[in-house]
Amino acid sequence: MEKITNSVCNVVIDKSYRNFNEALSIFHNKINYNINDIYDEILIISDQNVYNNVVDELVESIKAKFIYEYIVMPGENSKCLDVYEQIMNYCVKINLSRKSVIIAVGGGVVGDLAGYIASTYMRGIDVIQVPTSLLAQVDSSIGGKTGINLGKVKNIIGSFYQPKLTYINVDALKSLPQNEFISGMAEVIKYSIIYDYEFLDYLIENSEAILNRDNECLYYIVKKCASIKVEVVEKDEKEGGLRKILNFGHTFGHGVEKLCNISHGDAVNIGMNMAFKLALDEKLILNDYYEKFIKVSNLFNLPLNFKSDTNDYYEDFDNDSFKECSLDKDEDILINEILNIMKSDKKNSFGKINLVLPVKLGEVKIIDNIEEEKILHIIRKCKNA
Ligand SMILES: O=C(O)C(=O)C[C@@H](O)[C@H](O)[C@H](O)COP(=O)(O)O
Ligand SMILES: [Zn+2]
Repeated sequence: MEKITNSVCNVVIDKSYRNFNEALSIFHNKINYNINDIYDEILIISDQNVYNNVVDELVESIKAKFIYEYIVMPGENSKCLDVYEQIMNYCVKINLSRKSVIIAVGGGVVGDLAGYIASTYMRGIDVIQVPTSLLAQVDSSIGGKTGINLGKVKNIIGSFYQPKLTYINVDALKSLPQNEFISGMAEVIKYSIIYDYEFLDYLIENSEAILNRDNECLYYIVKKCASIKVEVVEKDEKEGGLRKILNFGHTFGHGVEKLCNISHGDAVNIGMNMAFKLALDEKLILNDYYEKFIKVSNLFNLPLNFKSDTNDYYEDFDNDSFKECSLDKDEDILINEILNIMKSDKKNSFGKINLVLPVKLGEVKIIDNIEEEKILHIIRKCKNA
C-alpha cells in the first residue's frame, strides 16, 4: 500500500481492496478504524459493469452496517441532470445525512457524477473515490473535479470538491476490456507530454508489457500519473493557471468526443494530435517530437484522426435542410460545430480560446491568441475522409 498525499489530495495505491479501512483510517488519524463510528450510512454509486466485478469484494472489506447501492447505466449518458435528480431523490429516500458518505466505485463517469452529488447533497457530504478504470485511476478520481454534462457541453455543471480519499486497487485494471484500457492510456501519455518527458520513453520502451498489463508496469504508471496529478492540483486546485495543463488535448477533444460518439480517452488522443499539429504549424516544436507522439499513439493503438457519423450528428438538428447539404457542406457544419464546443470550454475567458500546446519536450503552455481559421484548418486536417 502506497500513500501519495499533500495538503489537498489523499491517494492510496494498493493491490487489492483488503486494506480499504486501513487506508481510510490513515486520513482520519485513527487506529483500528471502524467505518461505522465515523459514518452513519454509506451509499455506493456504481455502474452495472463494475458492479458485477468489483462491488461485492469491496463491500465485504468495508464491513459497514448500513450500506446502500445505486447502480447507473454504464456510459457518458448517465452524466446528466435526469440521473442526478434520480440519485438525489434516492439519497433523500434512504435518509442520507451529513454524517453519511458516498463511495464512487467505477470509471470517470461514475466518479464525476457521484462527486457532484456528494458536493451538492445537503451542501456537501464526504465522498470517497474508488476508481476502477485506468482513466479514473490515473486522472479523474484525483483532484476533485466533479460534474455532469448539459446537452453536448461536457462537464459544464460541476464543482471542485476534494474526495476524502482516492483508493486505487491497481489489480482492478486486470479485468478491464482492452479498448477501455487502451483509451485510458491516452491520459497516461498526456502526463508525459505535459510534465515528464522521460516517462514518454518509458511508455515507448515498455509498451508491450503495459499492454499485457504487467503488474509492475501498471503499478509504476498509476503511481507516476497520480504523483504528477497531486502535485499539480496542490499548486493550483481551482484551475486558475497551472492546472490547465491537465487539460492538454481536451479543448479539441471535447468537441470530437461529443459529436462523434467516441470514448473520452480516444477523443483526448485525437485532441492531443490536433494540439501537436497546431504547435508544429506555429513552429513551437520540431517534427521529431511530433513523430514521437505519433509513435507512442500507434504503439498503443490510439486514434489520431476522427470520423464523423453524420447520421448521429444530424439527429440533433431540427432543420431538415441540413440533411440535404453536399458532403463538403456537411463536413464544414461539423467542423464549425467542433469549434463552437471549443468556444464553450471552461478554460476560456474574454472571448479567447485557451489552447494547451506543446512547446518543449515534456512541457506545454497555455496559448490564447490562435486565430479561429487556424484552428478550423487543424480540425479539417484531422478528419478522416
Ligand atoms: O483534473 C483536471 O484538471 C483535468 O483537466 C483532467 C481531465 O483529464 C479531465 O478529463 C477533466 O474532467 C476535464 O475537465 P474539464 O474541466 O475540461 O471539464
Ligand atoms: Zn480527461
